[in-house]
Amino acid sequence: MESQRGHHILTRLTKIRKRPQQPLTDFTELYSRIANETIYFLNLEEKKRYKDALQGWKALTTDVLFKLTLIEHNYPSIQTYTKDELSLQNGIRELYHKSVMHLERVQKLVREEPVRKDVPSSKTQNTHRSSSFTRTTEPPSAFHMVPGRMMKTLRDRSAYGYKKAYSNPSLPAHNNNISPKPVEETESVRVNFVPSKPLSNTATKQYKKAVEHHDRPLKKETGVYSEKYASEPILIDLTNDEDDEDDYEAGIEEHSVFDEEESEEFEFDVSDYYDNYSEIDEEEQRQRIETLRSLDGIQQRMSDLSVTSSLSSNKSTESSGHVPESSLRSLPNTAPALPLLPPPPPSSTNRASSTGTIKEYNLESYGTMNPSKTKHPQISKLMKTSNATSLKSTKSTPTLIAKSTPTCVAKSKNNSTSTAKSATSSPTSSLTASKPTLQKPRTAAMAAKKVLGNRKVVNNLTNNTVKKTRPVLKSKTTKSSVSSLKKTSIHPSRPAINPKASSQSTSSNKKLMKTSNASVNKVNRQVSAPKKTESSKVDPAKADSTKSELTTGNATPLTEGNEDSEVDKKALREILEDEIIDSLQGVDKQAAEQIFAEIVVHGDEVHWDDIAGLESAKYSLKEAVVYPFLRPDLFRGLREPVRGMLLFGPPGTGKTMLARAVATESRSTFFSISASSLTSKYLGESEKLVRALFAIAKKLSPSIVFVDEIDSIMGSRNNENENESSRRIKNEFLVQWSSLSSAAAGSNKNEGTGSNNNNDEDDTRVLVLAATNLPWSIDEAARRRFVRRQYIPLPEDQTRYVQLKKLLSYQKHTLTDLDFDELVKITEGFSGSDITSLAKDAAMGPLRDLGDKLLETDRDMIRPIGLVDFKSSLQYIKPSVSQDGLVKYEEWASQFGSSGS
Ligand SMILES: Nc1ncnc2c1ncn2[C@@H]1O[C@H](COP(=O)(O)OP(=O)(O)OP(=O)(O)O)[C@@H](O)[C@H]1O
Repeated sequence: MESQRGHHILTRLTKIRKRPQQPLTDFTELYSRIANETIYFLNLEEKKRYKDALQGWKALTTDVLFKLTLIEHNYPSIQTYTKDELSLQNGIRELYHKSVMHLERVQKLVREEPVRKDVPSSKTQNTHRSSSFTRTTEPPSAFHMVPGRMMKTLRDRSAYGYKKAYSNPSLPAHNNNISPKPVEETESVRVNFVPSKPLSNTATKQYKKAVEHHDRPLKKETGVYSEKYASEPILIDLTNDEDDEDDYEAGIEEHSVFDEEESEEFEFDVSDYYDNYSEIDEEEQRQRIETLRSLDGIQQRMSDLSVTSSLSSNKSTESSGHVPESSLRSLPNTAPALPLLPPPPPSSTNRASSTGTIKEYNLESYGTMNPSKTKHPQISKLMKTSNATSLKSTKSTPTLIAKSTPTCVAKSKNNSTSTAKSATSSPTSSLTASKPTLQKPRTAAMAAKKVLGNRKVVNNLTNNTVKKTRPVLKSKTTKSSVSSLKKTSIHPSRPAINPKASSQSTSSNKKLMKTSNASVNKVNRQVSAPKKTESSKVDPAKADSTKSELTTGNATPLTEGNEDSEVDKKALREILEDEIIDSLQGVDKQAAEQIFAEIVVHGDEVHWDDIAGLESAKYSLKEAVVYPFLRPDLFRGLREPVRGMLLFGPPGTGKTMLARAVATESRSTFFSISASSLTSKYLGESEKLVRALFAIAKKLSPSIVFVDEIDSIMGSRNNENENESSRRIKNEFLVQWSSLSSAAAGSNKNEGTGSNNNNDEDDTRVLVLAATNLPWSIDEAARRRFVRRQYIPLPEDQTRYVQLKKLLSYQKHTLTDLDFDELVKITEGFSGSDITSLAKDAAMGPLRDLGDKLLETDRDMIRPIGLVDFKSSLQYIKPSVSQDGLVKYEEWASQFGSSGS
C-alpha cells in the first residue's frame, strides 16, 4: 500500500517534471516556418522575383534569429532539452545559415539586375504592395497547416528527386560557417524585430521589453502602450531598401509605445546557457568559448535590432562582457554567428541505419552538447533519455494535407534552360510569371502553405474557430493599420518537424547529397527542390487549362514550379512519415510504413455545409467527436468522448461524407481503412498492421480511424466460416480499441481542477468511426464499443430539395422552385448518391442535344439545364435502395441505434 502510494507520487512528480516549459513546440514551429518559407522564397527566386525573395530572406532571417534567441532565452536551461529539442535547435540554426546565404546571394542578384522587365515585380503585381511578409496569417507549419487534414501518402520515392542535388558546386562543401561580409559591402540590413507569432505570453512580454530596451534612447514617452500591442503588434515592412529610413522611423515610433511597467527585464545572458563552466576540461572549454562567442553574436544581433547591423555591431561587441573582444571581431556582420556545425555524417542506405546515424550526428553536431564529449552529467543523461523524448514528440508530430492551391507560373517560351538547380545556386529558372492570374499570396506563410498544399489556409482566415493574436508586418502603405490575426484552425501544438532530419537538413555538402540518409536528403529536397527545366515551351492547351483552373480557383500544378512544389510537398510528407515511424516504440516499421502508404488519406475535405440535411446526424457527430476534439478540456472524466461511433444505413446516404466532414471539422488526422488495408497473407503481419494503425493514430492524434464497411472486418466471431487470420485481426483490433478508453469511467483527475494541462489527452483523442450497410452482422463486442450508433436514412424531402439546389447552384439552369418541388416528389426513395447521379446525368442533357456540334460550340452557347433533362434522366436513373431493405434498417435502428435524418 505504502509502496503503491510512493509509486503514485513518483509518477506524478515525473509528469510534473516532464511537462512544463519545454521549447519543443516553439522550436518545431520555428523550424517548420523557416523550412516552409524557404521553399516559398526559393520559388520566388525561380520566378526571378529577386526583390520579393530578398525581402523574404531578410524578414525570415531576422525573424528566425529573434525567435531562436527568444526561445533560448525563455528556456535557458539547456540541460533539460530533450534530444529532439536539441536536434530542432540545431536544424533551425542550419536553416538559418542557409537563409543568410540566400539573402546574400539574392542581394547580389538584385544589385546586379535592378530592373527585370520580363518579370513583374511585386510592386507591379500588387497595388497595395503586400510583400510576402505582410504576415496576415501565421507562418506555415507543416503540421499546423492541417486543419482537418486528411492525409494521403505519396511514397513514390522516385518522385522526390532522390537524385536531385541540393548543392551548388560553387559553394564550399560544408558551409555552415558563413563568411563575414566586409562592412562596406554590407547592406544596411534592417532588423525586423518582430515575431510573427508570440511564442508565449512571457515571450511576448520579453519581446516587448527587448524592443523597448533597445529603442529606449529614441523612445517617445507617450505612455500609451496598451494591451493592444499583444494582439496588434506592429511590424516593420522590409519591402524596399530605399525606404528603409521610413520604416525605421515608423518602427521606432511604433515600438515606442511599450509599457515599461508591464515588461520584465529582458536579459540575454549567454552564461545562462552553460553552468559548471569550470568543471569541464580544456577542449570542452575551447568549444564552449566558440559557442559562447557565437551566442554573443546573437546577443549582439539582438542589441542591433532596429538599427543597421553594420553600424551597431561594433558597439555591441564592445559592450559584451562575455567573450573576448578579439574573438568577436571575427563574427560576421550580416550573418549573425551561430554555433558551428560539424560536417555531416557518413551516408547510410537504409532507414534503420540512417536513423542511427542521425542520432549520432545530432549529438555530435551539437558541439558542446555532445554527451560523449561533455562531462556534464545532466547533459549526458539528457542525451540518453530517448524514450521521454519520443513520447514528447508524439504530441507534436505533425501531419500534412495534400490539397493544394498552387501558385500560377507559366513557362516562358524563350527560356529553355534545363539544368538541374540547387537551392543554393542562382536561380536560372525558365519559369516566368508571364501572366499572373493568381494573386500573389498575401503572406509568405500563406504562400508556403500553398507550396506545401494547405487548401484551407485562406479559408481559415475567415473560418476559424481557434483564435490567436499574431503580429503582422506592417506594410508601408498601411502603416496605421495594425491587424491582429486569427489563429488558423490548426491544432496549436502540432509541429511539422523531423528533428532528426533537421539537424542535418541544410548541409550543402555534395557528399551528403549522394547519401541516401533518408531524412537528410529529404529535407534537402524539400528545401532545394532542384528543378527540371528541360522544356520551356508553353503547351497552349496546358496554358489555357491552367488559366481556366486558376480562374475557377481549382488550379492544379501544371508548370515546373508547381511540379517542384509538389515534390516539396511529397518530400516533406515523407520526412514527416519517416519521423513518425522512427519514433514509434514497439511498432513494426514496415507495418507502420504500410499504414502510411495505404491508409492515411489527405485531401478532399468535406465540410458540414457540403452535406445536405442529416442535421440530427451532424449534431450527434459534433457532440460525440467534434466538440471533444476541439475542447478536450471540457470532455474529461464522465464526459470523456466516445471511442467508437457507428454510422449505418442504406448505401449512398452520405455516411462516408459525414465521416470526412467530421475529420475536417474536428481538425483531426483521418485514417481511412478497409479490410484489405489490414490484411496480410503473412502470419502475424495483420496484427502488426493493426497495432501500427493505432500507434500512428495516437501519435497523430486527434485522429479518426474510419473503417468503411466495418462489417467486413468486424463481422460476428460466431461465424463458423471465419478463418483464423481474420479472427486474429478482429481480436487485435478490439484490444487496441479498448486501449483508447480510460480503464475507469470518470477517473480523470484533472476534472474539476480546471486544468488545461493534460498533455496526455492527445494520446487518447482517437476515435474509431465506422460505417456499414450491414449493421446486424457486426460482432457484438465491436457493437458494444460503438457507443453511438447513428442511423443515416434515405434523404427526406427537405434534404433532397437542399441537395438538388446545391448540385445545381454552380450550373446554368432554368429550374424554378416549382420544378424543384416536382423533382423532390419524383425522387422519393432516392439516396443521396442516387440524386447526385441523377443531377450529373441531367447536366449532360444540354451537351447530348448538341451531338457532334459539341466540339465547336462555345461554352456560353450551351443551353441551361432544365426540368426536361431531369425527367429524361429519370428514365434510367432509378433508386438503388429497395423498400424492403429499409424496413430492416429501421428495425435495427430502433433496437440498437438512434435516428439521424
Ligand atoms: N446528404 C448528402 N448531401 C450531399 N451529397 C450526398 C449526401 N448523401 C450522399 N451524397 C452523395 O452521395 C455520394 C456517396 O455518398 P457516401 O459515399 O457518403 O455514401 P455512403 O453512405 O458512405 O455509401 P456506402 O454505404 O455505399 O459506402 C457522395 O459522394 C455524395 O455525392
